[in-house]
Amino acid sequence: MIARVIVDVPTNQTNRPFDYLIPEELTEVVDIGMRVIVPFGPRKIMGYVVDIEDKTEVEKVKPLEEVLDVTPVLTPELLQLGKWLASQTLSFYISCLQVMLPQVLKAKYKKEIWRMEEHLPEELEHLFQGRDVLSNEEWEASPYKYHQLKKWVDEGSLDVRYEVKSKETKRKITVIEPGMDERELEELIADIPPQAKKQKALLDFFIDYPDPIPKKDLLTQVGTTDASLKPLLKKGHLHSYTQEILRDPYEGHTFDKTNPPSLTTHQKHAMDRIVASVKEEHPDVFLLHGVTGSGKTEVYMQSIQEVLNRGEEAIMLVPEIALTPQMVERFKGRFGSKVAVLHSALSAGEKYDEWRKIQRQDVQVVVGARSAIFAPFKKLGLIIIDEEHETSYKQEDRTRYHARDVAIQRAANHGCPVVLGSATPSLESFARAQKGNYHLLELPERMNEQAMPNVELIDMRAELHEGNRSMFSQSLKEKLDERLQKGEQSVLFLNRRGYSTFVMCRDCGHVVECPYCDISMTYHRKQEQLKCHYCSYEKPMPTECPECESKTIRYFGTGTQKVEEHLQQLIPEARILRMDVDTTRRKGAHEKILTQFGNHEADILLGTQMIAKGLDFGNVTLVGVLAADSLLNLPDFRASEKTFQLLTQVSGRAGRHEKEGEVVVQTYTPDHYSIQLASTYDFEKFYAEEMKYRKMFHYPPFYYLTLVTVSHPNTFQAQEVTRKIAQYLKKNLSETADVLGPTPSPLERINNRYRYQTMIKYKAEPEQHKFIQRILNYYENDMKEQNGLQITVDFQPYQLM
Ligand SMILES: Nc1ncnc2c1ncn2[C@@H]1O[C@H](COP(=O)(O)OP(=O)(O)OP(=O)(O)O)[C@@H](O)[C@H]1O
Ligand SMILES: [Zn+2]
Ligand SMILES: [Zn+2]
Repeated sequence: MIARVIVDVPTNQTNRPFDYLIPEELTEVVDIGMRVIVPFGPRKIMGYVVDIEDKTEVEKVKPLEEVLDVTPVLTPELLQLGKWLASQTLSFYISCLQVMLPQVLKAKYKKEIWRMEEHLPEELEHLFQGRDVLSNEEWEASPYKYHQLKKWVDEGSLDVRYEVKSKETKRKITVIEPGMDERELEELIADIPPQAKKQKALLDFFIDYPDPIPKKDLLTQVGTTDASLKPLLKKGHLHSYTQEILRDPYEGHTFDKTNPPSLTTHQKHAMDRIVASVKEEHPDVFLLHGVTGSGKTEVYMQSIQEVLNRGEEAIMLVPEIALTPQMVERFKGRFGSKVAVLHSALSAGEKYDEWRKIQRQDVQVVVGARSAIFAPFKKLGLIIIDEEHETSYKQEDRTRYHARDVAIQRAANHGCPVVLGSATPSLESFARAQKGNYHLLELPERMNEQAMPNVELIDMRAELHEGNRSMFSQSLKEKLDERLQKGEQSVLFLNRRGYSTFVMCRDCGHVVECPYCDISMTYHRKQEQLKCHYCSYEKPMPTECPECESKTIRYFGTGTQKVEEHLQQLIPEARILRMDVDTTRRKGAHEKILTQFGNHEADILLGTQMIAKGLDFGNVTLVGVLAADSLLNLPDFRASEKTFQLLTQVSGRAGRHEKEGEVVVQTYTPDHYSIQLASTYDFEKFYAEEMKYRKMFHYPPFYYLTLVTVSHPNTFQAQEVTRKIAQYLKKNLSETADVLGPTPSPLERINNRYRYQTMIKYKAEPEQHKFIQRILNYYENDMKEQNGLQITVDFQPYQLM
């Protein structure tokens, strides 16, 4: 038999299956989707079996060395999906297979021989010397051969495992069970000599509790040691075996069981539509548009319940930062042990264990961040993507996939619906819903029947003119004081992205924009120049405002730490908690800050986008946005959309329970439509307005984008290669495609590498992938060196830096 293997060598020449002979003794073992070790040139490397065939064209086919898995780690569907992903993203097939698996399975493996029985045959006991695990090296040094190992494995004495760090990936325990039934046990106890009290007690124990019990627990409960257990095991009165236990990251937490509430009319309507598609096994895509607090999560959960009732499985994606303990609690509370949770705060071992629960079909629901879309379920009945507009669903390195696209592809494979949910859908998704490609479902009302909190817009230009040079407006300060007196809490939001990149007049709020691209120009400190990174238009940094001639024009931005200092000076008695990348670096810090705030150990929570999502505290009655403009003026055509989404999300944090909430938004551009319309929660009007600009400037959803970024330690090299690429694309793509560039990337230098880019805007370019593949092939040799050329291609860029 021949195994076709994708080897772990990500290059163009190796981007195809290689044939290996399956040795006689492994024919029963090797299966499609397993990892194997194969000889490759002088090395031995890892690979995935993607096919098994009877014969090969290859003349001198080498045998594969080893099989790493007992059960396949990739299903046939996932292997197929990997192929699709490779063609979509122009990645290597191996990279696409790797991206679907937990880290532990990709890292360097280590072979180990595990003891599976308390008592091994004499010759093995001699080798193990009481230990539980032998390294492969020790085994190899022993006199035993492969077929003997196999015999012991078959008999259940030993197991062969492949581990990264054995301590971390798996835990095992010894379990004891009685070797006979109750009656026989009683007879035996009668025969035991009276001085063997402890042995008697051990046997006694199983009369009351005949179930298997961990050895450790048994010994403590009976109050004895191994010494009295051993003779009983030896005589076969009791049996011992080894059991793998999966770590539960939520061990020790208890989750109160919740019951589904009866749904409102709107919720019921949405759910009925979803469930109908589940039953018809139809891969419909639904866009569930519901304001914050409208009960979307409840619709997800009850729909999932229907899927489980049918014996099928469900994936629910949430953005990493929304995967809060509160969220996990809701799902665990409803579905108990049927849920696995996958997110980046887990250790590699914990992630692997959660993944194993899915693989072993111990769970039917997975709640997780982006990569959970690859959960190895076999009977998917529903995929849900909450907060579907979040850009974190796009992977930004290596295999640049969007979880939404993968979800739709998997749904087609399984014949199941996809639900995209959001209070502020992405323009792409809403446009598709308008065209009827997606089915629109709406939840227009908040559950608590409260109106959305009132939003006050503060014009920071006016504050300046009145002599207030601080970053806190008079009104915001008063409202913060008021909350302090009433014992209520406030949340202050500061966007730190876009720090110091755009240039704005403090007097009139004018921001310097590219005349051709409708995005703000980026300040490059070194040359004192302003550049548009879409089209490379540039001009010198102005010394006075082109609008009002004020000299207060400068680049913009402040960090959270600075803001905290100012705030403390302004309101010395306030207890402030700061939440940003710096204060949440340690594991558990995020949760700790939220718990402190929830316990009212602070009056003000100051933070970055991290605090925009998922917060649900009844005592928060004021939300302040310090600088709405910092997001609005990112050099990104989605800046208005992001601003609208963020302001809506942030506002949704106030007044979620009985107490009424209030929102203050400080801005230098209070008249901007995204700020205006966010303050009245008018998504549809915002959509209509934003679509006009997208159409006018040829952006998605009217046009598609492709971003090709070139980097090189030498700036001329980077520029020159980008120029050639742009030229080649201009020549080969159709007339209707705009090829923009070469242009310096907004982050012009990272790690001493210079970065240039070419942007393609197009309607339909069926041959685009082919041309770009040719470019990549052409430069392949130059890209081999660590320190040489790098070219990355992003077919649906969200990060334009
Ligand atoms: N049918 C219902 N009956 C009673 N309470 C409900 C119902 N549906 C939802 N709720 C409750 O209303 C609150 C808001 O619902 P939920 O969190 O599902 O809304 P959401 O749209 O997901 O919110 P957000 O987008 O702001 O996170 C929750 O406390 C939830 O338990
Ligand atoms: Zn001005
Ligand atoms: Zn431009």
